[in-house]
Amino acid sequence: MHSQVSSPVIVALDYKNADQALAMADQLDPALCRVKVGKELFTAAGPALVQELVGRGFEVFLDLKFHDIPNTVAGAVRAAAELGVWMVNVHASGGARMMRAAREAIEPLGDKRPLLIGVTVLTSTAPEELPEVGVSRPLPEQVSALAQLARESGLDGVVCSAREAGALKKLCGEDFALVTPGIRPKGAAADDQRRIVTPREALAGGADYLVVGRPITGAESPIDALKAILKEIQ
Ligand SMILES: O=c1ccn([C@@H]2O[C@H](COP(=O)(O)O)[C@@H](O)[C@H]2O)c(=O)[nH]1
Repeated sequence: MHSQVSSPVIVALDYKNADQALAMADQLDPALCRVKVGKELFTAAGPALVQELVGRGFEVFLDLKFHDIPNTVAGAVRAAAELGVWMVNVHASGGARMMRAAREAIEPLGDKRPLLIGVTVLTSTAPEELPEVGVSRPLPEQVSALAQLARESGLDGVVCSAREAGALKKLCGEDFALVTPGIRPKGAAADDQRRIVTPREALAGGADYLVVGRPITGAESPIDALKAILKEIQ
């Protein structure tokens, strides 16, 4: 999908309902950021809210991290594309067959299709937590392996921490999009994130998109917090 927005910032609208999400969107500016709809908001407010945001001029990242059998994920990604979203994602750990099915499902849309992104290792995961889910190799190796699998399966990029961005750019190439949550301006609370990076360091390290939630949505003036981040990365 051709994009109209030059800003790398994607604001995470993690809200309980459509009213709260739209109240926040109204304080933002579609020329200065994109917005992300995740599992909490989509479960509460559904496709109508996504279409409302698209109608208000926002490019929407539908962050539902699909992870299921190939046929189910293909159908879910197709349904997301029909909502007019700019980006949608699946878990890369769902495997090559699943990711290829997702890509094939949106291929008929040509350049109107959304970007299809694979989640590697969540930014809330600390390196020492990987063994508890059965992963014994070091975290950077796990991220690289999943990113490479995503690229070979036809995906447009991955979600990763900006800490891994430099290595992934070398491994997967400049055109492979790196979408990085866990962004925290200097001094901001990490919250439940474990692999955080400042906006400036993230872009310098090779990140293409910065996903920012609470540091913007929890600020006294969200638009000022967004503008401060944009100033930092100018
Ligand atoms: O690895 C991941 C994948 C997705 N997220 C999502 O990004 C935002 C981050 O919000 P903050 O308030 O800035 O922490 C949130 O919606 C997550 O679901 C992620 O953090 N890490």
